[in-house]
Amino acid sequence: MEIAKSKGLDELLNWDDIQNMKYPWNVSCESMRLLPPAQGSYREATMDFTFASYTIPKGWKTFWTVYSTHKNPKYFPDLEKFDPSRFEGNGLAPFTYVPFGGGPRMCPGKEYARLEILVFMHNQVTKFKLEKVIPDKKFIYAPSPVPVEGLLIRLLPHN
Ligand code: HEM
Repeated sequence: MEIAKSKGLDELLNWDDIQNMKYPWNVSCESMRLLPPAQGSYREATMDFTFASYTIPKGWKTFWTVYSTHKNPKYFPDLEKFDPSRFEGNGLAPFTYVPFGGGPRMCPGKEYARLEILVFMHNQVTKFKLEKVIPDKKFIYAPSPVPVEGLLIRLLPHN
């Protein structure tokens, strides 16, 4: 809300505002940790290797998953808890948090997505109060997360 308070009514966000939106981005990161929009991607093994007692021969196609990487209790204690403070400080160990993938084929749209998410969040929270119509929402994966009964919300103007 720091940014919201510093802006006049209908004043547009600028690049510095986006860079200063640390807490909203931590909230987005924690949302993408628990409900990753993309489920993973394929890689080809460039050498034989062993992972979790399975030997993967060179040349095999593998699918790495975002969801299971984000549910590692070693890096995310109390892992089902929604806790944006996990993203404060100096950042997480490499390849422990991968909603946009990692390495040379990492999502090239990451910064654009960050911009879109933060601008959308800013306009939503400054203009409306949100209420979930269905409080205990369930999601299925098909393959991205989809709310089972749709995403019904009430938008109420701030007084
Ligand atoms: C929240 C939004 C988004 C998420 C979570 C997401 C996630 C991902 C993931 C996990 C990958 C695979 C990366 C890898 O293999 O290491 C990927 C690839 C890709 N994404 Fe995104 N993405 C998002 C938005 C976007 C946007 C907005 C664009 C374009 C404007 C975009 C364009 C691409 C492209 C072109 C690739 C393929 C890159 C390659 O194979 O070299 N994505 N994305």
